[in-house]
Amino acid sequence: MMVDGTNVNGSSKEVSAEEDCGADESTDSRGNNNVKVMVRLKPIDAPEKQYNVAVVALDESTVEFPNNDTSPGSTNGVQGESPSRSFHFDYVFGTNSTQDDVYDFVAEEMLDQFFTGYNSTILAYGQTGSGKSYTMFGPIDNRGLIPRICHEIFERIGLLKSSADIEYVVSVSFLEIYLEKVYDLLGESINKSASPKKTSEKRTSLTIHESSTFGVYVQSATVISVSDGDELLHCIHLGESQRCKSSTDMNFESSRSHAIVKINLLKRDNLEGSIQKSDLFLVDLAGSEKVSKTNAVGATLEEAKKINLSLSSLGNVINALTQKDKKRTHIPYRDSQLTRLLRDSLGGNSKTTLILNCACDKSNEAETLTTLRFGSRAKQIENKAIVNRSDLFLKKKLERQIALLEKREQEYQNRITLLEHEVLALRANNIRAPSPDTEDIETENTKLKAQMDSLKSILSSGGSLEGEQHISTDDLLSKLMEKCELVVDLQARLDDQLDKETALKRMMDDLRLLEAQVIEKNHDLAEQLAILQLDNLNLTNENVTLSKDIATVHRILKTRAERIQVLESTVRELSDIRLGNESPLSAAFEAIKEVNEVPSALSPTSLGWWGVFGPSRRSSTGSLHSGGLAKIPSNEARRSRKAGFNLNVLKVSSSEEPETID
Ligand SMILES: Nc1ncnc2c1ncn2[C@@H]1O[C@H](COP(=O)(O)OP(=O)(O)OP(=O)(O)O)[C@@H](O)[C@H]1O
Repeated sequence: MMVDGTNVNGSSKEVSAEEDCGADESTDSRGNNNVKVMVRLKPIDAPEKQYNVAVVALDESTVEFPNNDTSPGSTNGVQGESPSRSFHFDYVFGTNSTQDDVYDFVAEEMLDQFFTGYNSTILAYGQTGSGKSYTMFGPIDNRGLIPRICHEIFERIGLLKSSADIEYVVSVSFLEIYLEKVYDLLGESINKSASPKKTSEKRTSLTIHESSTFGVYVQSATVISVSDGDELLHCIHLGESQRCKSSTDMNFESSRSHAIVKINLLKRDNLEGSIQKSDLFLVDLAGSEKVSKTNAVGATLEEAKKINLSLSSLGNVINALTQKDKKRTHIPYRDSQLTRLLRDSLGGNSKTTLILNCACDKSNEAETLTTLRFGSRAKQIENKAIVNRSDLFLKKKLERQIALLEKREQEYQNRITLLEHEVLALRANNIRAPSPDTEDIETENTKLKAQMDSLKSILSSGGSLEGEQHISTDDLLSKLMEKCELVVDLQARLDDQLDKETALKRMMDDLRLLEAQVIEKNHDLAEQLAILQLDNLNLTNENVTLSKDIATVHRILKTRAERIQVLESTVRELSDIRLGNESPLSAAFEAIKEVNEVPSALSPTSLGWWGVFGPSRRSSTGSLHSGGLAKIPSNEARRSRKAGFNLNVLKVSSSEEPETID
């Protein structure tokens, strides 16, 4: 873009004789895809400029500056350039290209990607008056990309919405960046009373936010859900009517703002359990302008300055993105509202197409050259577009269930370990380990009782324990009681633990069973799917065979019907010649009619002999063929031959198809 003659690189010197934009648009193995760049040359409208052309479309991908006049000062800002220079892009729309051509080439593919779940962007860039708004919006009688896209989106939905399980939701927002502030055109058009005649002071600007979850978004922007193409287009018209436009010397109706239409498509597949979400950005940038040419003054001059400034930022972002060592380069997205909003479209998650709108006449040569250089740079930007689809809910649900089961299993495992430790600790304290066998506990009890009894008897005999100090009877008894209580308590705890262990084991078994069932179910489903696919294949093959059979039957029937027609007409002719009604010919005619009417009811035995006349099939000897069957015994054949007809006789045997006798 030109800011007082400075180009996008901030320098005024370009030397290459040929600008080859290099990298092809394609998605590489890492999923990177280059920005697509196309050129649209605006037809020259003023007759006096027709013979003063600066740039031409050489072929479908090349524009060339023939630059015939190389004398210094002959060109506007590009003096001293080499005699000719060419630029290669993804496509070049010549001066006689139509809105249809542009739509077919740019939008169709973009919509395919949009419906697949890719964020997509179409940007129109170029100097003021070069045809950006014409390309994006177009006049009412020759609509541009945006109105056509509005209808196409819903036409596609109509075709794709095969079942009630698939839902599409389309919503739209429409923003403009005017004097470096973001405004909500849809919100303003709905709430017109807030700004009947727009002035910057009365308008409320919005803020751009960036988050790792939602990406770049504009807070409080009006988003309207629409249910058909007309509604969507109505929203676009509403927003457009609010857009800032002024008249300049270069364009009667010049856009003084960048317009950004954002269409969001949400596809919910309830069968698959998936959600797909994609954004389509349609951007009509304000045009770069040389104020010396537009003669902008006052507010229009201020607008021009801001427009050029934000386009400079756009150029800087593109330059940074196309630096060799991209990792180390800071990308100055935050330098302008435009680059902040277009962050994903330039170097991010989007499939992006840039349309360079160019004027062809000599008076705009310098601006056109700058535009093409801008496009050459932009073509090297690598985006990383991905399909924005959530994973299958069903799979997620199963994964969550499995994770839950694993967690619970782990918890149980921990508790078992804890209990085992407790048991070990109890054993370490010389307390007998719990045994599921109650006999052991009873034995223990018996032993203790025996000990108690022996102690009691010693006490009652007044003796003392050998090697032991004298202990009072009460003390001894209370110790024994304590020990008994301890044993009872231990027994209760052990019982409790055993119950818990049993319950845990049961739970573990249940979990394993559940897991096995889930795995088995998955296998079943996979098998069913394979069987269905096989069935489907078989059915398809059967269909093909049946179709062939039907075609053959049709052919046979057609031949038969034609043959019968010929025979009928021949018989009719002969009948006319014959006198009287009761002739063999009439009988034959009747027989043919029967054949015609109920072919399936033909009964060879009931027909016996029947004769029909048909086209001549004489043998080389000139005699009539008998085909190995009996000759016609009647005079009718002879008479017929005299009358100049050949007689075909069919004999039907009880077991054979009718045979023809000439
Ligand atoms: N391909 C074309 N065929 C016919 N007329 C065109 C074409 N492109 C542009 N025009 C006409 O040229 C004029 C300027 O076009 P337009 O307003 O689209 O330019 P612009 O690039 O959007 O300008 P600005 O940046 O000032 O808004 C309009 O009258 C438009 O109808």
